[in-house]
Amino acid sequence: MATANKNLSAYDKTTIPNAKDLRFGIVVSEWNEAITEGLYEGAMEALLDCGAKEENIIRWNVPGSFELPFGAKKMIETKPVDAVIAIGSVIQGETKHFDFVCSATAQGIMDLNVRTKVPVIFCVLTDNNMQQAIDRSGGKHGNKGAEAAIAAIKMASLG
Ligand SMILES: Nc1c(NC[C@H](O)[C@H](O)[C@H](O)CO)[nH]c(=O)[nH]c1=O
Ligand SMILES: CC(=O)[C@@H](O)COP(=O)(O)O
Repeated sequence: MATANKNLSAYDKTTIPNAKDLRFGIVVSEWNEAITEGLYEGAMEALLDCGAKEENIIRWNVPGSFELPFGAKKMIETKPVDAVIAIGSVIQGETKHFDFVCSATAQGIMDLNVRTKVPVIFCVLTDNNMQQAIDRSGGKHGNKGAEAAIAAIKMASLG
């Protein structure tokens, strides 16, 4: 199902564990800052709405999405977090650089999920243009940050 057919901010709280005892890390890419800040706000709003405490949420910034895997790894190694949300916005430019950044970031985050005991949520928009990014970070398709927050709560509560 394409995002166009699903609002990214929609969730049913009755199906989500209470996050009051969970600790979250959020690593935020500084590239396309207007978009990543919107994703961060969406994630925070959903985490708090589902019971998370602000004092249990740690935020770090990294330069770009390519650095998200390292930032998430370092956070897992040094901070007592139950889940990490990796936030980025990659927008197609004139060259193939977009392809390399997207695939490396996705693979790096997947590797962390396989190799560590802490779930890392892929909250990285990979858009053809700025309007698509706007639409998915609080615009007409909702906010992928909210979607990522719900995924983080569910994954941290597994088992
Ligand atoms: N063009 C975008 C980038 N590029 C930067 C890389 O992520 C990386 O920081 C750099 O190559 C140094 O290692 N990053 C994004 O997050 N979004 C983009 O659109
Ligand atoms: C995703 C990118 O790295 C891209 O925005 C950079 O732009 P360009 O491909 O025009 O160098």
